[in-house]
Amino acid sequence: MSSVDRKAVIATEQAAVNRAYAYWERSRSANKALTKPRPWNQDCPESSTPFIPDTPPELLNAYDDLGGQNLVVLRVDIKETSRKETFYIGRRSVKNPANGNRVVISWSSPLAIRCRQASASQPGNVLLRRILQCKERRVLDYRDDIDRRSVPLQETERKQSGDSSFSASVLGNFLLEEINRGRGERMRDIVATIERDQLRLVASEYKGVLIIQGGPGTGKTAVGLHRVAWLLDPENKTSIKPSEILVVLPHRGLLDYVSAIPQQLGISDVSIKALDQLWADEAAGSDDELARRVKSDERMAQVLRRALENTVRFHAVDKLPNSALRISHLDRTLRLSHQDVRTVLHQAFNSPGSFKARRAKAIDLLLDRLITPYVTGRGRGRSDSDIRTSLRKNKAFRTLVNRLWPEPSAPQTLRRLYSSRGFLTQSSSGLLTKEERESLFREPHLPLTPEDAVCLDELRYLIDGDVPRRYRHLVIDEAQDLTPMQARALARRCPSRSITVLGDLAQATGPHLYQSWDQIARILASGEKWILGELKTGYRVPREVIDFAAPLAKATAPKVSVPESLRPPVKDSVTTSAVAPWRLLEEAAAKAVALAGSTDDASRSVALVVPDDPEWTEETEQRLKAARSTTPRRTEMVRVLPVSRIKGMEFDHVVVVEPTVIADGGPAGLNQLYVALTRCTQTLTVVHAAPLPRELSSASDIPGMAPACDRRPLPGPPVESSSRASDELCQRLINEVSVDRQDPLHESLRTGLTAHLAQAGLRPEDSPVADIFRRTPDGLVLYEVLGSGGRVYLHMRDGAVRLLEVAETFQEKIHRKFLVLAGEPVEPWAAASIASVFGISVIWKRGDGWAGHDRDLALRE
Ligand SMILES: Nc1ncnc2c1ncn2[C@@H]1O[C@H](COP(=O)(O)OP(=O)(O)OP(=O)(O)O)[C@@H](O)[C@H]1O
Repeated sequence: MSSVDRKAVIATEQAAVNRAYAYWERSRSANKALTKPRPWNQDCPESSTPFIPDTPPELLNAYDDLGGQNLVVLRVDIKETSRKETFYIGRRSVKNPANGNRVVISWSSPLAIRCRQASASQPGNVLLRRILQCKERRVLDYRDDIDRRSVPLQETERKQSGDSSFSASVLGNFLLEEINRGRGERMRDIVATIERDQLRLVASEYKGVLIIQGGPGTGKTAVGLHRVAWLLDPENKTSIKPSEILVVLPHRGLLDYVSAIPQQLGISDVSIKALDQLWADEAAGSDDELARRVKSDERMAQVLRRALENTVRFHAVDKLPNSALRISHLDRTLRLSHQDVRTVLHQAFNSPGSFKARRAKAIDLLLDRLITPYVTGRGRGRSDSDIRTSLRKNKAFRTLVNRLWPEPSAPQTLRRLYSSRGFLTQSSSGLLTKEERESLFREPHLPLTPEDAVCLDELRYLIDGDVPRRYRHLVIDEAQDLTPMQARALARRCPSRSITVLGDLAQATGPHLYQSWDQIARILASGEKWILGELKTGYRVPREVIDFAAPLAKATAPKVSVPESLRPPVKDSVTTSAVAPWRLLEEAAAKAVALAGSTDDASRSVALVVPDDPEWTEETEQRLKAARSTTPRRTEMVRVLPVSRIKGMEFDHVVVVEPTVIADGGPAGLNQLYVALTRCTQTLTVVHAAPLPRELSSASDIPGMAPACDRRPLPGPPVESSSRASDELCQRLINEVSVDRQDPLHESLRTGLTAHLAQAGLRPEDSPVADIFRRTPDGLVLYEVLGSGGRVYLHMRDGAVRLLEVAETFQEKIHRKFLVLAGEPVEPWAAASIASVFGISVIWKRGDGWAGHDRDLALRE
């Protein structure tokens, strides 16, 4: 087609888009006039009937704004019997107010979905499908991916057979442009470029639990949010209202990131919450790893049930007086025997219903037996119920009931369970191991933890069938991190079991790591059937980055496939950079700042991802501040984030600091690292001082990846040495010491400790190889000071090796050796390991003084 023809087509489409906007704007102002001044339940005069009369009121404000997105995305011509019809597909449904004809149909309506599911090889009744590339209301370009207007059908089919990839043939460059756009602060909807496999899941009519497994960047979050819009589209006749849907995201940062999408999709009044917000109010404490795992395990539900039921005191019946209860009531003496009480307790206890309902049943049955003398010879009637009412209030009766069947609250039950070893054993024998049981034991006054809050949710349900709020549909994102107890709590909120579950087993970082979806799906579906869908195309992460990270996924979740990236290869999209420990953060900050400054696009984003400890974040922030002062341009777009807060997020450039520390951070360390490495849309930079984890060590084989540099390429002057160590080793140590002494943190520690020792009269000295040493009658005491990053085990291990080498350079007896840190070791076990493996004690700065097991030996004669 000539460029003149093309221009003519664009002009025609522009006119259609202008018309659509004009009608849409009239709808908006009419709806505004209708909704704003008057509440909806008032009668509306004829003249202000909305242009879209069948739109439910809660959706009307959705017409307000498109959040910067374009209204129209596609034109479709279809052939209905002999009639040809042209319509447009867009983000909202728009009608011509004059005749009620539809001008734009919503992308989520059944007709739009059908047209988009058509392919060139199976076009159905689609004659023309024209993708419009628009910038808001301006048509920039178009592409016809189905065009049978002049070609006989059979020929079209032959020409285009085998075309099953929507992306390759349909969206082509439009999609690539879209996924290449900078990732700013907010995620955008994907209405214009949604792909067929995604759309199939968005518009799935399956009513039960639908699990959607997909690797990083395959569009799971996007699919979940678009599914909400589909469920709410009145044309899909689900009859679900926005207030009946709950979307659960893994953390609050992601809430913020997706916050623009509901507006773009025209959704309002849907609850979107971070998982922890569901139980936030009650949790102030924290658990150790084992307690966390036990409390969130499915077995805990049984432990809680037993704990609650163990409060019913069957054994107390035997301790009651001869006649279990004797009451003088009006002119009679009413009695309950032991056998009466026992039978009633068992009958009520074994009946269905909540704990409270069963207790109420026990009371009713006791009353039945108690009033038998009144009933005999007389029909039951009003007076019968009067007697029951007065007996209920009888003090002796109430005391008996409370003694046998107390009514504890959920927190009382939980605290009692945790604070009594006997009760714990009684409630968990055969369910938990001794060690697991012991991990639950604690003082009753300690604050409740996040896992306890979920246990309370379970207990409240057991006690009185209470559920905070029920929904008709749930969308759960990053569901691989749900604990079994959380899954139970969520299932209770959705009695219809209509749940969209999105996740990736390879990205699991919760306390329970699942090899398949079976357990979570079984709990959410409560025994009903569930189905699994898969997304395999990656829209975020460049191919080289996925290849680099893939061994981590293969190691932890071998059955799960990693995405096929849609992005063409980008040169140098992965760089690893090995640096000396004391240069680690400075180097990482400098790289992040350089990446931020390398683009003029203000919507680009850079993340500096650090291991999950506040000190890493603080120290990195400081380095970033220093780097910013020298390169202020655009560096405000760099964010420092601990690795636990990046789930579901994405950035254009990502710098990951010290992957080995992330990988060593507990049983889910490798998965956590996989998440960190798969956040970028453009480049990934890995900066490390410790060797890379084994799974990534073949990284340098990846074509296009910048090579790693030597760990310590430090030049230095030759020295004379009379030690047992080789000259080369001495030289190396001297070089390292001189580099260490350029680190301000190192120096402030070294001078601080020297001053302390001097004040204590211990005569500290330094040498070209040792940071500090002093002589004692028993031999030399050596101190190796570790500066920035030194609190992490891997760096401590390096420091310990160096200290052994330093000791080797002295020709004197060594009495003791100490590592000196700026603060407590990050890993709680690190000091003990260094002591047992290397025979080196660890001390660290705490406030104005020093701490550590052998602190006194380090600081006195
Ligand atoms: N069809 C599409 N067209 C354009 N962009 C898309 C498409 N599908 C997904 N994307 C984009 O790809 C990025 C990743 O999507 P999303 O965050 O939903 O993936 P995810 O599977 O949830 O990833 P993760 O598992 O890493 O959290 C988003 O920016 C999203 O807008």
